[in-house]
Amino acid sequence: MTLELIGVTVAFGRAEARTTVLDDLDATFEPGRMTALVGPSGSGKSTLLAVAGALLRPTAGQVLLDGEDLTEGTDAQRSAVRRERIGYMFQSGNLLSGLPAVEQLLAAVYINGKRPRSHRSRAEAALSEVGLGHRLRHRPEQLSGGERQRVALARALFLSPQLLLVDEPTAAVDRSQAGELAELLAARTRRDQCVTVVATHDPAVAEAADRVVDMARTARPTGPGSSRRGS
Ligand SMILES: Nc1ncnc2c1ncn2[C@@H]1O[C@H](COP(=O)(O)OP(=O)(O)OP(=O)(O)O)[C@@H](O)[C@H]1O
Repeated sequence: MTLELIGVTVAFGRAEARTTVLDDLDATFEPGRMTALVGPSGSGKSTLLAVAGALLRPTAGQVLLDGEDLTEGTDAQRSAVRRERIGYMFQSGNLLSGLPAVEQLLAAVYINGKRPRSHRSRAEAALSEVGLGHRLRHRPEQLSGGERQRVALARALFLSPQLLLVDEPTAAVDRSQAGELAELLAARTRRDQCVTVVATHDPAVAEAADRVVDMARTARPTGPGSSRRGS
């Protein structure tokens, strides 16, 4: 699966309050490659993830998954694409409180309307693969920040998404955990041949990525309170 953004513009607000966050952006993301989106706060990294993940319709432009334009689908079609083809991993891990690690993965299966019984051993194997075989029944509050992030990664990958969108995966972990998590993301991207796009401020993530896109140069935000940046 290839992700292509063509002429993507995202603007918020109207008239003098209008802020253009992404301005006629073109970008292609290939399978098996991890791209790090870097750039200052407010440069549009999370906005790009939201557009790519069919969570936000752009003001203009196309978002193509293998040539199919996501922006044209109905809300129901976009939500089916989100469920079936896209994995998300967010800053805090966004785990469901009180739920054991293995159930966090199975909850994703429930949401897809499948019966979790046959998936339990696969969920346990997925957690073992991220080094959490000894933490299967631990709840989020019993796990370290790095362990929570690894549960979130295993969960995001559990349904074999073609597109993996990750926002600040290392924000809540220490340096050595950040390096390990970044390497794990890169390794799984290669193994599963998914398209991975990671918004990050962390040099360890940028280092592990196959490509780094500087949003300050790419997105050129304009509008109230921001100056035109980049070259
Ligand atoms: N719904 C919205 N309405 C108005 N402005 C918005 C909205 N969502 C985002 N913005 C603005 O768009 C800009 C880009 O935000 P975005 O979250 O994409 O930046 P970012 O690069 O991910 O920042 P950070 O590194 O702080 O997470 C910001 O100036 C933000 O205020």
